Amino acid sequence: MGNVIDVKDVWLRYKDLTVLESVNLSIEEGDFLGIIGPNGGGKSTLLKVILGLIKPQRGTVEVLGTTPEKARHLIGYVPQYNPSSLDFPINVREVVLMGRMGKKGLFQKYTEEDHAATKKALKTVEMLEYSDRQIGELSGGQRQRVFIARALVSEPKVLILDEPVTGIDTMMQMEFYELLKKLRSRVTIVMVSHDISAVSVLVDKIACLNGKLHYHGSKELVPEDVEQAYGCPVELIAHGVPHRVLHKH
Ligand SMILES: Nc1ncnc2c1ncn2[C@@H]1O[C@H](COP(=O)(O)OP(=O)(O)OP(=O)(O)O)[C@@H](O)[C@H]1O
Repeated sequence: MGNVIDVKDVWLRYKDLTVLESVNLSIEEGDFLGIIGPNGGGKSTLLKVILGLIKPQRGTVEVLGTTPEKARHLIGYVPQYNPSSLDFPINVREVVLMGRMGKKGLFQKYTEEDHAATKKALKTVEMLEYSDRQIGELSGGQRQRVFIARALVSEPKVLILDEPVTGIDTMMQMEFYELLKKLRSRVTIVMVSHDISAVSVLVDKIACLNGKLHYHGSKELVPEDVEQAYGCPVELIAHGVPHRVLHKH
């Protein structure tokens, strides 16, 4: 299997703050990668570099063998949950249709094919019956499902999620994670998350980022020094539950 994303020696500075320092990261087709790290560690910045939204001062990023800008229609992006981001009248179907724009261009008319793809994406996320509802009327978890549908509607090769469940209640989070489990066989997934338990259950590879990339590889092999740097037991990353808690008595 080939690499979907190749980040090579990327350095990123905001004014005098160095946020990414010589980051090298290869993401293979079929990976479900969890990116973890402390607040301000550069996780969202790295995603923006991969999406081509910001340019690094040094280094290169390739997405499917080309530049992030040229590959944009092949990337599905689900941003952090923002409760006020859609406080204007737009229904669920229209939000998902917007995801077709990258593929066809901004001012093209939507075709039968676009509508069929929209239906299929809404079905995948089990939100088809909400097609005519205003997005502003939905719960946080339902909105994020719609955003996944919007990301999937262009049939991307990679799905990038930035803390997708922050601000969503626990039940809805569980449902959302079940949906990701279903999607993992269909698309390469990269997810930034602080929810270590969920990450450990869902992903197969971990990247630990704190300015530098401390570790990238199997979640079972995260080195002990990450525990000190991240304040997060490596057993929690590997198994979802700290070993020493499991064997307390
Ligand atoms: N546009 C910007 N201009 C200046 N500084 C920025 C900008 N965006 C982010 N930063 C700073 O860069 C650092 C890394 O931010 P980033 O959002 O990438 O971290 P993060 O790992 O995603 O953090 P969190 O876990 O808190 O979401 C932070 O110190 C942040 O304040």
